[in-house]
Amino acid sequence: MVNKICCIGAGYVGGPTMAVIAQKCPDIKVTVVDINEQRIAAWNDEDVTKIPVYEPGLDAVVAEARGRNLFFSTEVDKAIDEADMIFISVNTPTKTYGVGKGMAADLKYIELCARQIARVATSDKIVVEKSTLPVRTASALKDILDNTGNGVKFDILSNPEFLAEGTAVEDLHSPDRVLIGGDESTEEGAAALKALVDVYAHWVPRECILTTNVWSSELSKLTANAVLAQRVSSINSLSELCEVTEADVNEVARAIGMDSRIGSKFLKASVGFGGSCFQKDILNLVYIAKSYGLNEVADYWEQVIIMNDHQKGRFARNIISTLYNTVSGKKIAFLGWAFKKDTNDTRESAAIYVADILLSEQAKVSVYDPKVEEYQVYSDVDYLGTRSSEENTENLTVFNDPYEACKGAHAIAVLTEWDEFKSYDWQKIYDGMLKPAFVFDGRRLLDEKQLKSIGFQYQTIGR
Ligand SMILES: NC(=O)c1ccc[n+]([C@@H]2O[C@H](COP(=O)([O-])OP(=O)(O)OC[C@H]3O[C@@H](n4cnc5c(N)ncnc54)[C@H](O)[C@@H]3O)[C@@H](O)[C@H]2O)c1
Ligand SMILES: O=c1ccn([C@@H]2O[C@H](COP(=O)(O)OP(=O)(O)O[C@H]3O[C@H](CO)[C@@H](O)[C@H](O)[C@H]3O)[C@@H](O)[C@H]2O)c(=O)[nH]1
Repeated sequence: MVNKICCIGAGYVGGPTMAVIAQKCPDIKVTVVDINEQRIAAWNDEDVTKIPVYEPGLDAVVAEARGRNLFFSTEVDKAIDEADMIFISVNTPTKTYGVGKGMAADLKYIELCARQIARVATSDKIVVEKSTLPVRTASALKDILDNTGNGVKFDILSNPEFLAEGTAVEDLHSPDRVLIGGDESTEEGAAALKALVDVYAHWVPRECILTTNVWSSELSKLTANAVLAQRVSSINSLSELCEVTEADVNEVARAIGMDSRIGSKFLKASVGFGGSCFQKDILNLVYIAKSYGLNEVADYWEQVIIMNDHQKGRFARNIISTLYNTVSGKKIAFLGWAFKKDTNDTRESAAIYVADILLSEQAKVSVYDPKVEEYQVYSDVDYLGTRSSEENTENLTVFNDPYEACKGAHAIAVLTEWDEFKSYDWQKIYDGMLKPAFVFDGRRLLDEKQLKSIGFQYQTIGR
């Protein structure tokens, strides 16, 4: 039986996942550790609305469990040594250097964790891969743990996380399935697997807890993201065809989604998918396929990314061509910067790339997002390295008020599907804009009829 859990990494996955485990398993002490002191301090903020991850309902879960059996700490060694089960939930970004640059997952943070666990552990541990990892990473982990350890035994499990940001608490409370990969052929392996099944069985029905071998589990995570993203790229590719044929992509999506073999989810045409996972995980899948010499497999999945880049680019280029082929000096207001609604996460958000193209055309971009902080917007654009930080600061302005962001603008671009955008006073926004006043709706969010009757020139994706 597991009494103490340690989770290394207090990010978008480690934080919410462990908060829910602690909430549902009051008999287990859960300590989430991170080397980022600021992040841990924010998780410990007395004002629970200041926790570093914005997720609907998460503040209440943290408030319930924190200080009871949920703890956030920077004392990594202590938490590792105390625990019977250690989740590794650190970031695994795309490599930005060396072999596999721009494709492979950077596993340096994972390896550092493994070495730290090996160095510190004085009793047997179950080590759980919670991060998304290339298939066969468990064998590398085992090598490191077994060869540099203090003679203690390590059992490795794969337990990929399927939560989506914006609905993390809901997804964790009622997951479609929990996937656990382990080695049932040995007694210890089977016991480790059972120990983790028992943790989830506190609240997840047993039939939703799926066990497989480690490699299937690792590969299923990359596959799930690849298939989900493929659906978005598929519908986005058709949105372009709809625009030239008078078909409507929403109608097409509805018509095909009612076929129970296809299903209706993940068929919403958009300005392109973002988020920290889809692109990174598909690139990783492509890299793995290539490393086994499976070039056709690699090319097949790479096309999902190529299509997504095309979708972001053509949205930006359409703004430029519609605004009489020049946006130089023109104010373009962005509603939304996060990669989807109900999150403050901006990683790989389509907004960043659209802004970058417009800034290169000397537009003045103004941004309003209900949950994203000003420094984050600047840091996202600076990170691309297209131009100096000074130039970005000069031409990009972040507003706390949507009406101010839109005042004096030539055009508005909707980049995130935040609900509040729908209920704005669009007449007031129109009155404050230059005419003709354009709206480019990258999410098919707004009421076209209403906007057109006010006088807006309205364009959206896939119609
Ligand atoms: N974000 C999601 O929705 C999501 C969903 C499912 C799976 N995943 C996967 O989960 C993993 C984590 O993603 P995330 O979004 O939570 O990342 P994140 O960047 O939000 O959090 C990772 C945290 O790990 C910490 N960290 C890194 N190295 C450390 C070390 N050696 N010791 C202690 N702390 C360390 C970092 O400081 C950071 O706070 C990734 O592999 C990702 O692919 C993410
Ligand atoms: O029909 C759709 C569905 C999604 N998106 C976009 O796709 C991106 C990803 O959305 P979503 O999958 O809902 O959010 P993530 O938090 O990135 O979650 C994905 O990535 C996680 C990290 O691996 C997985 O755990 C989740 O299961 C998987 O859905 C966002 O930009 C969405 O706007 C669309 O454009 N159209």
